[in-house]
Amino acid sequence: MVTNVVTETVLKTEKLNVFYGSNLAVREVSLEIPLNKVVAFIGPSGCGKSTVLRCFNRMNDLIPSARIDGKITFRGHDIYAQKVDPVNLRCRIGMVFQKPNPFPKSIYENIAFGARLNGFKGDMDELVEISLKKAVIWDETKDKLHQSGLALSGGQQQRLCIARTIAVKPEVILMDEPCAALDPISTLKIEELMHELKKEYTIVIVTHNMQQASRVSDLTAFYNAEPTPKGGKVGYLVEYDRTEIIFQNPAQKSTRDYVSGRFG
Ligand SMILES: Nc1ncnc2c1ncn2[C@@H]1O[C@H](COP(=O)(O)OP(=O)(O)OP(=O)(O)O)[C@@H](O)[C@H]1O
Repeated sequence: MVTNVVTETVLKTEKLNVFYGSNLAVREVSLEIPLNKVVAFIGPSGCGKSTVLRCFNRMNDLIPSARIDGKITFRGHDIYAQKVDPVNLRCRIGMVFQKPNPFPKSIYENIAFGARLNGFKGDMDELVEISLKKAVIWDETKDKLHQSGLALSGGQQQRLCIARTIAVKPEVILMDEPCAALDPISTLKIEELMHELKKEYTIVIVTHNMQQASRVSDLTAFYNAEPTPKGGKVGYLVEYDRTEIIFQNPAQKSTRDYVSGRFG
């Protein structure tokens, strides 16, 4: 499906359907997320981008009405298999949300807390420093590690959340509109950070910002929604390819219309 991306697959969905109660929200999504790439999910509101993203680390388990059929594998293993512990899965596949949500604790504890819960027995000071450095927020925080994470600016809080995610050594980072609540300078910092992070992690990002998708991602998945006979809407994957193809020479007219701003 994706041209010229020869690399290892980390996450794979096969005919993924996601329901909320009896409503089918997204239908038959089949795609592969390759190692150490940034994959952007784009599409109009309500087409199921966040729903699919939340399936990758079973975040949808926290929504009582949500259920899936089809298959999702992480490094070849079914993530919905009975033996899989979703908490452990979420350490390996971390998530950063739209609204920065640091713990109401010190900057240091924001990093140390999850690592400790996760059984980390190494040098905590070192882990805190490395994590903050990787999230490019060390210089701004090194002299106030024991102050509240909530006292940072929104953009700094988001980088702290990324540092917190990194600290538990994930393989994949899911980002659900991570810059939606940030100013343009903070947004640029997060975008630069993503270029660094993809050397070590695989990233899947939901974004409404077309320029952002074209700046940060290697691959782009365009989703759309269509009406159902019952009067609802169901989302589906229209096209998934290298980002430059999606933006410059997509196969589908609806993709072309969306990326050129004609709808959505
Ligand atoms: N917790 C929920 N309970 C019930 N329905 C939900 C829930 N979350 C999402 N949905 C429905 O699933 C469909 C897809 O929503 P989703 O948020 O995944 O789309 P999206 O493409 O990420 O939208 P947006 O760009 O606006 O964030 C929508 O019809 C939405 O109403």
